[in-house]
Amino acid sequence: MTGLDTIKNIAICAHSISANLGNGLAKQQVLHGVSLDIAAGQWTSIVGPNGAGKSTLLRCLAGVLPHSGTVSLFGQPLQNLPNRERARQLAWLGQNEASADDLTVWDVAMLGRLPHQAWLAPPSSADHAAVEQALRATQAWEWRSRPLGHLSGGERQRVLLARALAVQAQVLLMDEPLANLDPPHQADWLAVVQALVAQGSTVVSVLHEISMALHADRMVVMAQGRVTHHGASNDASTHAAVAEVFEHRIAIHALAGQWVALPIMRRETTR
Ligand SMILES: Nc1ncnc2c1ncn2[C@@H]1O[C@H](COP(=O)(O)OP(=O)(O)OP(=O)(O)O)[C@@H](O)[C@H]1O
Repeated sequence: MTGLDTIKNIAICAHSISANLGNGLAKQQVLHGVSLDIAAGQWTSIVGPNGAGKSTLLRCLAGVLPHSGTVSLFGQPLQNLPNRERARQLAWLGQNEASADDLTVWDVAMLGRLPHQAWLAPPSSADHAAVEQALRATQAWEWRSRPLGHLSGGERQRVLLARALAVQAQVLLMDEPLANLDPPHQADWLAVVQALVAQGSTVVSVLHEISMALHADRMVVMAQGRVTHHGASNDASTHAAVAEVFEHRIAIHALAGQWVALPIMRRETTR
């Protein structure tokens, strides 16, 4: 039960999603019949241990990985949406994304506007405005003339986030968006997400930083290719589910008005 009762409150509805990865003998089932409703206008974080299937699920929700079962976006099956329409409604920031290193930061961010542009038409003033807004939001504006390949890992991640923001989609899916970001820029990312949600956007993020994930409205907890819990981030049952999938190697505490997850050291056994 997700507590989401009407279709207009649901941005993404995933029903019975199963996915296999690998080839031949190495092929393995990675998702086992996952069903999930993602609340519209809220931020949902997906958490779980390494190999739980978080990225695979996010790729299925984005429609970029073959799977069985159905994924609907605002009530429309994804496979019925023309690619451009889907790309306008659903922005994607993947993990370790490849992007042309020779392109300037400006051009990389402008790639986010492709779903809005007519074939071979030059970018419109709306495209320019969206790209500038996105680059400023991620503090990447100063580098707009630099080639992407000349940036550090964290700087590059901020440009790729800008590209996703420039789409101005209703739904934004992000896989480990905090990778390489220093703590101040993690806080800036949090502010960007909170502003998007305040404007009515839907955000879904896979996060390893559990303290950051706890800022989300809702959390999806995964283990071994299944969702073990889906609930409000400030709910004790959600905290218990998170601790459970991490084998009680983390503890969630209230600190200075927010939830913080602390790793627990393994206790040495003495004989
Ligand atoms: N190309 C592949 N071929 C075969 N198995 C794969 C492939 N990619 C991933 N897997 C396996 O699928 C499972 C789920 O991977 P996935 O990347 O979805 O997990 P995750 O929860 O995002 O993990 P992490 O937290 O480590 O990023 C893992 O057991 C992984 O080994």
